[in-house]
Amino acid sequence: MTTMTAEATAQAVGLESVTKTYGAVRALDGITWSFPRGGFTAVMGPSGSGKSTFLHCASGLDRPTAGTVRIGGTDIGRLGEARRTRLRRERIGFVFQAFNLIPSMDVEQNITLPLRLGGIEADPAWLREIVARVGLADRLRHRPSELSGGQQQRAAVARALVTRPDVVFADEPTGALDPRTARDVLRLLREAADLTGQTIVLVTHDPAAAAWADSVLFLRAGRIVDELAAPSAAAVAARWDSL
Ligand SMILES: Nc1ncnc2c1ncn2[C@@H]1O[C@H](COP(=O)(O)OP(=O)(O)OP(=O)(O)O)[C@@H](O)[C@H]1O
Repeated sequence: MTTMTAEATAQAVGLESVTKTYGAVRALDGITWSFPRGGFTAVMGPSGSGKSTFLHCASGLDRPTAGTVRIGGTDIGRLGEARRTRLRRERIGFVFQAFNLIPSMDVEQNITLPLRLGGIEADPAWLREIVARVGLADRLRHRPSELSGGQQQRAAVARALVTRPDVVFADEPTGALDPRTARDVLRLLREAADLTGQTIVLVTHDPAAAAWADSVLFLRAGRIVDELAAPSAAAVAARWDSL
């Protein structure tokens, strides 16, 4: 039996001395950070600072070269590939810039795909709630190609939430959207933290997007060099300029 410390159970995701190297490149250089449950954190940094690598390692999509990643107190480095995949599917939701919906499936099939992959029946009441939240109740039989970019991303957010994950990792989810549509998607992520206690980790280049978070981490050369709590877009932009 594993005994979890109070800190491990209060944190949704914890990184301890996480390093990732590609040959001579240190994409992550000894990162230690704890994401609290139900918190919304934005991750910013210049191109090449390690944001995507950070997201991939923190979410179990990739393995660090050294260090420990815990998701809900579980050291995922100790899990075999199959158990890691299952933990990812059950406890983590992903939203990517390119939406990544399956073109041949309709909206409902796309949204419920993570459940079907896990052999789980959709809970009709929960499905109705998230479909209503993302405003796609009248689009469930449409294919992704019949939706606007904003609608596609809202479907992707619903797909990320359908398993009631502990953590949602979003990698530039508003990068392909206009500012108004981007706000709709950011509001959904904010609601996921506020209404259902999901932990949100958002990688973004956009100070206005980062301002939806509770705090912003700044990465440079694979290290966390700053944190800004209760961010405004102006404060984020100013901090960014001083990086
Ligand atoms: N698969 C890989 N093979 C080799 N080097 C890599 C690989 N992935 C990332 N890197 C290097 O690691 C460093 C961090 O890359 P990463 O993609 O994490 O940065 P980023 O902050 O997400 O950048 P961007 O904002 O441009 O997407 C860069 O120097 C990059 O060239």
